[in-house]
Amino acid sequence: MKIIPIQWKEGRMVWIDTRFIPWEEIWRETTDYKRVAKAIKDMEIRGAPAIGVAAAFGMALAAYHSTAKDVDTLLKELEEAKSVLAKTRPTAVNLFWALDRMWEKALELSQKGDVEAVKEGLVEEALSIQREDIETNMKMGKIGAQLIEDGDVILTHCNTGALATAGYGTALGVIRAAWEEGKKIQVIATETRPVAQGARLTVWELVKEGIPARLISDTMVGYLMSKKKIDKVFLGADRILLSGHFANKIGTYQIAILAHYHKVPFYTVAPTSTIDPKRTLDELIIEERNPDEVKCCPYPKEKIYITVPEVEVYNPAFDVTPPELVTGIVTEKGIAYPPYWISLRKILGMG
Ligand SMILES: CSC[C@@H](O)[C@@H](O)C(=O)COP(=O)(O)O
Repeated sequence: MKIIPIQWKEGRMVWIDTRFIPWEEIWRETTDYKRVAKAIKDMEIRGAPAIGVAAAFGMALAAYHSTAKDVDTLLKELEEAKSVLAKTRPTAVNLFWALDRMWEKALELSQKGDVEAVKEGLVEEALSIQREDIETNMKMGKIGAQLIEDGDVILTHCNTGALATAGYGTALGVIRAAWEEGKKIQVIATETRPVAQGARLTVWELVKEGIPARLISDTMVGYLMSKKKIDKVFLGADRILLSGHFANKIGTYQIAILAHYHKVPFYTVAPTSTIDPKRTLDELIIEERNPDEVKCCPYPKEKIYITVPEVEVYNPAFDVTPPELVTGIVTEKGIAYPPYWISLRKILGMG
């Protein structure tokens, strides 16, 4: 399926609003980086690499539409845009990675004092981030597909496909690559409550692609594993620490525990831009989202409560899986195996 969920069109950012999938395919556009920030915060755009690409285009919009006459004024405006975009979602590192990369580029380009050169250079840089993400996904797809055998039944969680990236997918990219190689696989997608990225987005992508898929509720994983109906787990990551701990969509941790208990290989797939060499476990921020996500159906046009509206809820959007539960981490630079504190450093070229 060729979907490029976020696009740059002559000074506008255009994106598909994933909150409305599968009911409607609504494309939106803006020239304002603040609108991009809102789209990330409200999860019109979601998935770690997609958030990074959108943030990069947000910075490009801030530059492109600036009326600054000198580079110092332009840099001040860009610093403000970076700060607004950084306040949207705290867990996925790709957001901060992309913002830092755009900021570094702005500083480098501003040395010559040419405002137009900074503006053009930042649009180019955002387009490079988008292009590289697709290339990286395709590389991970090829590498990860080697782990998949003909006939495998693969469990995946959340949405890690074209809609979560610049256009191919991380874990779903691996599944897509195996399918494109002609392997007769089947996918089991968890619903992924509360926002139902699995039921809404992953199933939408798999059906469009013609990859055999079954949807299950999040509560069915243990039963299916106990009946030996799942051969492997492939899912994504929002932030991978050098220790091998990784944050991903809420529910990942319990799948990892079940996989470990039932001896089902458990892989996470992520570009090296998702590896955070700076943070430790204590510094990891788990986003808490609006309680209504848990209390209501994930239908954006109407608030339908599935519980008593005044009940109190917990709504952490991510959890952390420890390295001892992870069989391997697939990146575009190869597969990291335990001990991760050595293999991930090697993959990042840290010696
Ligand atoms: C390629 S996407 C990897 C992760 O970003 C994905 O698994 C996930 O947790 C997305 O969470 P979301 O809250 O939908 O942004």
